[in-house]
Amino acid sequence: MYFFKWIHATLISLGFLDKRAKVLLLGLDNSGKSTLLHRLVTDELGILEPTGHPTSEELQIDNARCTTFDLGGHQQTRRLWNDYMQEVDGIVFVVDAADPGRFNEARTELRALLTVEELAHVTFLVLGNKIDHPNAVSDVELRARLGLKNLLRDNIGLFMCSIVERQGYGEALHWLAECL
Ligand SMILES: Nc1nc2c(ncn2[C@@H]2O[C@H](COP(=O)(O)OP(=O)(O)OP(=O)(O)O)[C@@H](O)[C@H]2O)c(=O)[nH]1
Ligand SMILES: [Mg+2]
Repeated sequence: MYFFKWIHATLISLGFLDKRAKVLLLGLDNSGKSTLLHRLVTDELGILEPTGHPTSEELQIDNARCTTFDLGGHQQTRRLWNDYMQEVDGIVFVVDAADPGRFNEARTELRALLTVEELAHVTFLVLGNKIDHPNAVSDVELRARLGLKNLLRDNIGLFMCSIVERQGYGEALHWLAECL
């Protein structure tokens, strides 16, 4: 059994087989989670309603076949996040970088996720979205405001992006796929 697992892992690492991964899209309401998923699936910029019920899509990111769950970010829907914490491989935590008034709330939610036992070894991709917006802060400021500067954890990466302008998230997702 161990031998077959080893062969399987070797074939994945050589790029002959796809990895399978479960990825959660989390973050406050209005941060851009559904816009990102819609962009990745259809390449279009949809006009989307706030997400009330979780949705799921299959995404191929490099050699990772990801089952991706878009969980709504509204306060009432956030409690559903707990139902999805089992066997997660990656978290994409989207932050509206142009809404400093909500950085504390985002920081609290991110901190809470970082203390979830099941997620201790899970890669976190934090996306500072909406850099096309004039109010968007820099990556240095966002890192500080989210309390990521002194975090003793190496499986967390912050990337800035604009889903509307198709900037930044491609590189970020390559990084995530590499880590999965
Ligand atoms: N300026 C700008 N607006 C964006 C960007 N990405 C998303 N938005 C806008 O942000 C708003 C919220 O986007 P959604 O994708 O619905 O946000 P969400 O995180 O899914 O929100 P919930 O479903 O409520 O949790 C929409 O009006 C989007 O058009 C971006 O890169 N730049
Ligand atoms: Mg949504």
